[in-house]
Amino acid sequence: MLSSILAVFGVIIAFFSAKYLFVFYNNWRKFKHIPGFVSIMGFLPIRIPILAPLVFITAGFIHQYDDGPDLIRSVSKNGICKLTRGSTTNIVVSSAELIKEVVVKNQKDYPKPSEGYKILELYGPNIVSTNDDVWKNHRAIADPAFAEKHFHFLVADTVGSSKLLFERWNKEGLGSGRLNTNPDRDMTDITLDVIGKVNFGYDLQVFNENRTFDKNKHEMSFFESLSIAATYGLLVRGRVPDMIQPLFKKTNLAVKETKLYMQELIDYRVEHFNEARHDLFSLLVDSNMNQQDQDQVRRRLTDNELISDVFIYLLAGHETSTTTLQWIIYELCLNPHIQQKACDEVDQLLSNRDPVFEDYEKLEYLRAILDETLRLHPPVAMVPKVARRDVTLGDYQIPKGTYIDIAISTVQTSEDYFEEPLKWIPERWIQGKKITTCSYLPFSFGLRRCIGNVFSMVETVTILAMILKNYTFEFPKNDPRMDEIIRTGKIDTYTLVTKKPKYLRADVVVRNKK
Ligand code: HEM
Repeated sequence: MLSSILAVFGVIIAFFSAKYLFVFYNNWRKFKHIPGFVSIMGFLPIRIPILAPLVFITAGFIHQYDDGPDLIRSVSKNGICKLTRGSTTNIVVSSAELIKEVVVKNQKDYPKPSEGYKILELYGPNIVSTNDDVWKNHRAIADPAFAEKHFHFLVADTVGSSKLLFERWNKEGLGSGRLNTNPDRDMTDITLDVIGKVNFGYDLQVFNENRTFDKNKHEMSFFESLSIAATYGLLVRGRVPDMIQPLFKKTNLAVKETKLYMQELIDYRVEHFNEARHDLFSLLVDSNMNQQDQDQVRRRLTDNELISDVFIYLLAGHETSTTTLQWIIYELCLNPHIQQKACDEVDQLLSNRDPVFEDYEKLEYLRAILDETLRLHPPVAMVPKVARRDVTLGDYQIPKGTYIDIAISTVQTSEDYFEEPLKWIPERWIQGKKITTCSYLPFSFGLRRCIGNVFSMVETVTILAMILKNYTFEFPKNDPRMDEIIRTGKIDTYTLVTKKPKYLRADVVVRNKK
């Protein structure tokens, strides 16, 4: 009896193994003319140390490895290589010329692979997850909300949130000396505070531990519900089978509550249409109300679509800016002479006043620090596309349906476009220096470029100016983990959404201005 069960089991395993090998063989055969990596296993979520780089994992991961760009360059020919794993092959594009072809010149042939973005549809299809006419409608309604004329308010809110951070530091004992801080916590909180005010026109009370809310209407604060919805909410709704989802009671409640809060904001805006408000959500509702339904494609967005878009602005805008600020702090600690130059620029321009929007253009050195950080530590290391039809890329024929990785971190650290590409040198961005189109694209390029590009740069430069006006950052003394980082000049990283420093601590030191 046992032997029959084992035999049946053996036949089943043999059948599926043969099927898998057949699928793998077909996949390999289609792309065998392209140089790159081949791995029979395509499903392991981790990297195997000794076998790497022979055994590759899911394609996205290679772009996040510290040595990923070098590995890609080592096998690429004229800016192209492949990652064949199991049943799929990704084509990795890493030369500025070919990237331009995909994201600008022939962008219609390379839409986003929508199924990969399903996880971001917690509240339904949105500006990030859709393609073609549906996306165009979302974008047309969003564009006016991101117009530069609204950024005065962004700067004012960012100044306010910076002051709340300084209050926290003082409460924690900064006084007129120094304080050991965790930039991950602080930068996450300040950008969340900003996005709450700028996105929703709502004070999320990030820096207030006793958050209040209307208990007649809600079961948790907006801050709590958003924090859960934007993390566990996405995972549970996007990855857990429908049948099991009801078990995640608190997560489900948070998803529901977040939507309720957002619906209230829409209702309020529609009722008070004439009230001057400048948060993204209100601007989006205004832009939507001004949109005339012309046909099936150009029409007003539904409340659900608006909610889904604004939730995406929160996700896309918050995590990326937080990560960028952490890398800036790390680089400033490593390069005190650059930090000093940045402080000098801030002192000269601002003296004792707070920054306003017009200062953004004038803070050239701070912008150079930001540009250089986005080059060496791009929060989005790779942008995925898919070939809509059979295409020719460089010297190669690529079949319809193939995934194309735009290797941002690789092109941005290539000697073909940047001198000493692995060094952090803000000076390379100072006026007059030119870069090749698509050799630098932290916000992507073409029609699908980031809509929050200027928004995030204005926000980051303002936070930086506010901090450096008052404080500098230094590596802490007597922290063995940081000592090792200072000694080697290398910091471990980890990636959940963006690639962040794994363990970063910095002392905030009150500036002693003469
Ligand atoms: C340092 C900060 C940021 C970086 C590096 C960044 C990077 C990017 C990149 C690379 C894309 C293209 C993604 C793709 O095609 O899959 C993108 C798209 C997008 N980003 Fe950002 N982003 C940042 C900040 C922001 C902010 C502050 C917002 C909103 C407040 C935002 C909203 C969006 C949206 C809505 C899209 C989709 C645009 C479309 O497809 O039409 N991002 N971003």
